[in-house]
Amino acid sequence: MPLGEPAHQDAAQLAQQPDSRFRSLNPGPIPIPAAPSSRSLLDKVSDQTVDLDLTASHQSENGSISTVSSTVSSVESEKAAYEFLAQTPIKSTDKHLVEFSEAMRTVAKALRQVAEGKAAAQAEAAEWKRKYELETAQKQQTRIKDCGTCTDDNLGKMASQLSLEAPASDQTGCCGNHGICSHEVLQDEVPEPNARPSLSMVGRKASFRLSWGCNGNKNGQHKHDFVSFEKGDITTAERSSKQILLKWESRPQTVLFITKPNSNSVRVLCAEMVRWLKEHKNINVFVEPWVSKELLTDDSNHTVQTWDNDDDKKMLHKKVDLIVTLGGDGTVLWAASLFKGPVPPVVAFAMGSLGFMTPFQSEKYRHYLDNVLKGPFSITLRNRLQCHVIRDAAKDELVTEDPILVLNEVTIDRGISSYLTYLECYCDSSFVTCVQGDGLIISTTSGSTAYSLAAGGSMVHPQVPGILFTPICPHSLSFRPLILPEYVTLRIQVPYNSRGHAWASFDGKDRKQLAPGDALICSISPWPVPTACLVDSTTDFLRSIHEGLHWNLRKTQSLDGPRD
Ligand SMILES: NC(=O)c1ccc[n+]([C@@H]2O[C@H](COP(=O)([O-])OP(=O)(O)OC[C@H]3O[C@@H](n4cnc5c(N)ncnc54)[C@H](O)[C@@H]3O)[C@@H](O)[C@H]2O)c1
Ligand SMILES: Nc1ncnc2c1ncn2[C@@H]1O[C@H](COP(=O)(O)OP(=O)(O)OP(=O)(O)O)[C@@H](O)[C@H]1O
Repeated sequence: MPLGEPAHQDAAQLAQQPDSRFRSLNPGPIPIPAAPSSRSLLDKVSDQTVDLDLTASHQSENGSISTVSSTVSSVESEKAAYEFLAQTPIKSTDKHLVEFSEAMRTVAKALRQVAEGKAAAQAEAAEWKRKYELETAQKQQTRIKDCGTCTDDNLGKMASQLSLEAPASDQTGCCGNHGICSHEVLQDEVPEPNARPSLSMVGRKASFRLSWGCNGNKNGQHKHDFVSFEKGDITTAERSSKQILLKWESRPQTVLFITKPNSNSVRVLCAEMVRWLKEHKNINVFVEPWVSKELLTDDSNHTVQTWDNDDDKKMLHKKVDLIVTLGGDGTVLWAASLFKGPVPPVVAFAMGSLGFMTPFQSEKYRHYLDNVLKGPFSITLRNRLQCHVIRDAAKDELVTEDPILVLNEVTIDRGISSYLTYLECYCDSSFVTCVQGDGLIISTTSGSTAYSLAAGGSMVHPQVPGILFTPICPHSLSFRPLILPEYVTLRIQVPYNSRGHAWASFDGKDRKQLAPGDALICSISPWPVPTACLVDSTTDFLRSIHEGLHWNLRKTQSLDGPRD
C-alpha cells in the first residue's frame, strides 16, 4: 500500500504528539466556533468514501490496482477528519474536544478498513465473474464435436477457425499431417463416474491444434515428440534432448583415420592402431593421401586405402562406418570439414593440449575401439552451421559460392584493416543490430567453448539447439552476446557505406573477403557431426570445462574462522 503509508505515518505521528500539533494549529486566543455534531462529520466522511468506492469497484474489474484506490479512499476519509480538526481551533485544555478529535480519528480508521475490505471483496467478485464467463465459453465449446477443418499449416488462420467458425461435423482425419489436434486426445476422455458436479458442468475443453512451419517440409512429425496435448493441456511430453545411443545393425567394416600433421607421437600411434584394427578386427582402413604416403614406409600398413580426387572424397561417407581422429580439437574440425554432407560417427582420441571434443585417452585405444565397434555407445550430435557468401557483384542472388560447413563458428572480422568493422545483422526478416567493433562470431553450441568464449559468450552444452551471436570487442557498452534458436537464418551484410572490407573465416580457416554489399547467410545445417562420448554428452561436457578451462576452480574455504 505505498500511497497509504505516508498518510498513515502522519496520522500515527500526530496521534503520538497531539500537544505540539494543537499548538501549531492554535497559535493564539481565537474564538472557538461551535463544534459540528459528530453525525454531520460522519456524513461528510462517508460521502467521500462512497464516491471513491465507485472508483475502486471500476478499477478492480480491470486489474490489480483496486488496492491502491481503496487506499486513496481511506486517506481521503482520514484527511477529511483532520481537515475538520484543522479548521476547528481547539484549546488543548478543552478535554471534551480532545476526546472528540480522538473519536474522529477512530472513525476515520474504521472507515478506511471498511473501504479496503469492500474493494477486496469487489476484486474477488470480479475474478469470479471472469471465471464464470470463461466456463460459459467452455461450455459453448463442448457443443462443438470436433476441431473441424484443420487443414492449413498457418497457425493464425487455424486459431481464427477454432474461435470464430463453426466446425464441420466430420470427425475422421481432420488434422492432416502438419500438426497435432488435441481433439484426438480429448475424444478418448471418458467422464469419471464420481466426478464432482461443479467439474462436470464445466464440460470438455476446446479442441485445438499446434502446427510448425517446417521450412517447406509439410510434415511436422519430427516436432511431435516434444509436445503432448494430453487432455487438451499443452505440456512438454518428453525431454527434447535425451542422450542418444548408437547401436550398429550390421558390423562396422571401414574406419577412416584423420591425424594431426607434423606430430611424431601421432604418426607412431596411427601406425600401431591401423595394424591392430586390420589384424584383430579385420577392418578396412582409409587415410588421407599424405598419410597413406607416410604409412607406406611401414610394410605392415601398405594395404590402407585413400582417395585421389574430389569426387572420390565426396563419396567417403558412403564407404566409411567410423572416423578415428588423433590430435586435438583442430583435428576434429578438420575431419568434419572433409564431409560436406552426412558425417559418420567420430571417435576422437586426445593428442592435443586441450580437447573439448576429444574425450578418449589414446593409451587405452584397444578398449575403447573394441567397445565402439561392438556398440551401443552414446553420441553427441553436434550441429554445424551452413554458411553462404553472397556477392553483391553476382548478377543473380541465387548464384552463390559453395556453402561452407563449420563445426565451431564463422567469424566476420576486420582482418588487416584498421577501421571498425561495420556489419548489419538480420535474423530471418528482423533487423538485429549493427556491429561496430572488431567483428562478430556466429557460433554453434559446440563452438561456444572456443573463440566465442574468449569474446565473452556463454558456454552452452553442445546438445542445446541454438546459435550464438557474440560480438568481438564491440565499441559500445551495451552489446551483450545473444543465443538465438537453432531454426533461424542469419544474414550478416557489409553495408555500402562501410569504410572497409570485412573478412569471414570458417573454423579459423579459409578466410574470404567481404566487400561492401556482400552478405553472409548462416543457418543450421542438416548434417551434424556425431561424436562418440566417453560417458555421455553432459558428463563429457562438464569434464571438458573442468579439465580444459579449470572452470570455477577455487580453494575451498577452511572451517576455522567466523561462523553464524
Ligand atoms: N581468441 C581465441 O580464443 C581464438 C582465436 C582464434 C581462433 N580460435 C579458435 O580456434 C579454432 C580453430 O582451432 P584450431 O585447433 O584449428 O586452431 P589452433 O591450433 O589455433 O587452436 C585454437 C585452440 O582452440 C581450441 N579449440 C578448438 N575448438 C574448440 C572447441 N570447440 N572448444 C574449445 N576449444 C576449442 C583448440 O583446442 C586450441 O587450443 C577456431 O574455430 C576458433 O574457435 C580461438
Ligand atoms: N589432417 C589434417 N590435415 C591438415 N591440417 C590438420 C589436420 N589435422 C589437424 N590439422 C590442423 O592442425 C592444427 C592443430 O591441430 P590440433 O588442434 O588437433 O592440435 P593441437 O593444436 O596440438 O591441439 P590443441 O588445439 O588441443 O592444442 C589445426 O589448425 C588443424 O586444423
